[in-house]
Amino acid sequence: MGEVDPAFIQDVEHRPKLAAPQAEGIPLIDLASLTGYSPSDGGAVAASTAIERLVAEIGDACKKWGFFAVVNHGVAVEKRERIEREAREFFGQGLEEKKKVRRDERKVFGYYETEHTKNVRDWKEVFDFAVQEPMLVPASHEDGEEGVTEWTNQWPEYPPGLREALKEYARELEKLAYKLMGLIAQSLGLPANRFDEFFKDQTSFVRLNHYPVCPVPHLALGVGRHKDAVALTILAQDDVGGLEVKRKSDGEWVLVKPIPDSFIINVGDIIQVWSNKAYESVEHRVMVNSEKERFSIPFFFSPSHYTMVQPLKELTDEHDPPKYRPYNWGKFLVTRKASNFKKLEVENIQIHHFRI
Ligand SMILES: O=C(O)CCC(=O)C(=O)O
Ligand SMILES: [Fe+2]
Repeated sequence: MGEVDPAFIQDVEHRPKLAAPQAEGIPLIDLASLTGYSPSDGGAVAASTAIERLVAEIGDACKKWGFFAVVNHGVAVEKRERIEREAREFFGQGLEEKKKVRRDERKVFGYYETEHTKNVRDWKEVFDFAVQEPMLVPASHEDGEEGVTEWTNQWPEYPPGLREALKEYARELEKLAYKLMGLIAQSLGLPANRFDEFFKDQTSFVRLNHYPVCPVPHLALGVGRHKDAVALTILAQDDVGGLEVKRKSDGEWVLVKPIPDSFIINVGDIIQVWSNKAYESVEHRVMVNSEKERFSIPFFFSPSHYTMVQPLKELTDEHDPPKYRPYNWGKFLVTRKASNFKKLEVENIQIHHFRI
């Protein structure tokens, strides 16, 4: 392995098995009956039995897996193909070009090639951008400091169509995100629009992931094991495969097989807290491969910075008391971003720090 930087090498117990078991995979859910569904009307359409069935399926998938795939989701395939083409063009440039829009402590969106997950370097490069611009966030992660600041996007000169393609894609994905949150709310016995208020000044962002060919796929990972801190993730992956999910039933890592024109949905930490752990955010990681590069695009649906994330009152009572203390999402986000630029001795901020 001579020239591979040791920063990429996973500890033995976290290395991937390249021939992962072809065991039972995540549920596949058909959203065809969602046409015309709008959570903002409180789920009035949800009277139909087709929607009731869908709600039950989603609830089941959230409980058992924390992950599921969806088809017939209503996002036009051309919009997705367009952004996939633009992403290839962008990452196909030389490092010097890409570094012109490199992310740093002050400009937190843009290109980045040295991300670490749990202090091991990921075999990937990324481009991040905010869905709602400017993104409002706390100016400081310190408690008691009230100031708010704005985070803005950086756009490369090339490819010239990237910006428009990404914005158009984000608008589509946002609609899907609201629908999914509506179904998830209903599956918890809540009105379909229960979560909408939290996303008024959303801090959602989209990431373009590029996993180059890797000479040591048995030692490194594209993304090390982690849970998503956000509310909900909607991921587009190409046909190469590599995403693995830790199956709740037995702790096995199982491959999420690519299905054309599907999205992978996963419950993030915030839904885990809102639902008082009825649904859990599940660990996942990405394998790389020595023959093919891989691209993926997660949309991280995240609430307004001033949201106090806590178990919903409707879902707690004296028999089922809150399992988490409230935490401020903006402060959490800013703390995370700041720690991205340091190699930490201590663990990154996590929701279990707020466990009661
Ligand atoms: O590329 C993938 O399949 C997943 C990426 C991921 O988990 C992340 O960026 O949080
Ligand atoms: Fe993730």
